[in-house]
Amino acid sequence: MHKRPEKKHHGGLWEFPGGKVETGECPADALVRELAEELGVTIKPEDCVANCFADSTQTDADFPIVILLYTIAEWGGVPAALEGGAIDWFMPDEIAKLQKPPLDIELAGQLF
Ligand SMILES: Nc1nc2c([nH]c(=O)n2[C@@H]2O[C@H](COP(=O)(O)OP(=O)(O)OP(=O)(O)O)[C@@H](O)[C@H]2O)c(=O)[nH]1
Repeated sequence: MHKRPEKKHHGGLWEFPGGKVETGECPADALVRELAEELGVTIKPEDCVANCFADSTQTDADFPIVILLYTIAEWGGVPAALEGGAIDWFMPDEIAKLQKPPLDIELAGQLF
């Protein structure tokens, strides 16, 4: 999980690592790019397996947003918090107790 930098929107909350899809990208390519930028890990798009999604009609998000959650079993490199904040590994019961933004609460509930 990635702890968002304190001064950002949702600062200090723990989210599933990732980021926004850019124009012309498919979601798995965006995830590969974001995890390289944010965590410094190398991933193949075909190793990103779609798991579940959450959208802002289920929560009180500030603007319309949909988050697609992928599971990834194989990667290269050691994850590090390259863009600030922190990262750490947690067991499912620990993720349930972390302070998270609304859509990540929704995703964690579906994932485990
Ligand atoms: N993970 C997550 N992000 C949310 C939720 N609701 C919501 O408005 N957001 C916002 O959606 C945006 C996600 O973009 P991002 O993952 O690329 O985060 P970021 O702040 O690094 O983006 P940036 O490139 O604008 O600096 C953030 O501004 C985040 O606060 C939510 O429930 N979960």
